Amino acid sequence: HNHSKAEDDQHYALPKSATAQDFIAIFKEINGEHPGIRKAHARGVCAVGEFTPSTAAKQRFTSPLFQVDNAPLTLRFSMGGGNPNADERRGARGVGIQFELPNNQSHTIAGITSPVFSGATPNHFLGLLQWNLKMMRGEATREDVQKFMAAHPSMQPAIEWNRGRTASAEYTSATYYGIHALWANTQGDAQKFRWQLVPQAGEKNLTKQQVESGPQSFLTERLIEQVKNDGAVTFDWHWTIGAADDPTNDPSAQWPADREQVHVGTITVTSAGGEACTPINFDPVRVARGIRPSDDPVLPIRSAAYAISFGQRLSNQ
Ligand code: HEM
Repeated sequence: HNHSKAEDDQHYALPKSATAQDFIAIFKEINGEHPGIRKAHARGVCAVGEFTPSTAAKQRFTSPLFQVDNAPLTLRFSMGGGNPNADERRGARGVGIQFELPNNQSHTIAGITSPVFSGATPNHFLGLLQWNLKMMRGEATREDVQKFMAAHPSMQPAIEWNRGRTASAEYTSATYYGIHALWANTQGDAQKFRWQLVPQAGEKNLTKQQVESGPQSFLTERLIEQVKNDGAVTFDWHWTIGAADDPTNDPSAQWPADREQVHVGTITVTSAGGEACTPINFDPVRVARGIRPSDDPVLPIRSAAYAISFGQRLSNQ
């Protein structure tokens, strides 16, 4: 029967709170128990590489991240979601990178192949996961999930961005986005920025036919083959500098397209496979000196959830 708008608003309301524990619990309910494996981005591959900062970044930002000629990198490319056997023909891809800096410092980033998060707050994402779980259990329909998203405007940009877009053909043919705003120190005032990692060889997405009838697993094989054949794969790292009025607390909305871009360096993947990334927690709040997180409400929840997942997988839970 037809519900009134008020009844619908109530029915599709956001959860009132969202803790890191809530996320770990619901990832396990959706994906099942996989001891020793990441509770999100379960499927992936380690890689190693090198960062070369640009002169522009060295001159503009004071962080030790840029005051080196080169920095060794440990990376992990991954599939979004907590399914270790995820079908690679669909879905977001992710990358985690740890930069090794002098004096035992490091810098960590983790981004995905979408410029926007599916909602302004952790509560939006938890609500989405809750409706998906209900649908999996036969307690809700796909229409309920869509109505939940429609009831929350900040979930629209991510839906829009994904519309008609197929997943990337390779881990190295996608642009990755840090999504959140962070702050970087300069000689003057700190500046807000959001980053993108752009493949030098260009973006390449799967054809509709590959999505329908191609292999389900190809990303890891392809990456290993690529670095073996080509020797290396390089990305350009760009930072978009926010203007005074651009919000730092909303990961669901991009800043206007005309904002200044700084090419801060290149990130080169030199080998793939192995276990170098296994002992790393790609927590995006663990940043080098001279850089600091913003007031984005998703960042602290991420940090806490990654710590729980990290502790559990290292102790085979
Ligand atoms: C409330 C929001 C989020 C929660 C609760 C969450 C939770 C998690 C958890 C539990 C892990 C596994 C960590 C580990 O075991 O080491 C993970 C991995 C990851 N997440 Fe998130 N995440 C959130 C948002 C995001 C966003 C916004 C991005 C992209 C900007 C992102 C990108 C990644 C990537 C790339 C990985 C894989 C890191 C690796 O390879 O070890 N996540 N996430």
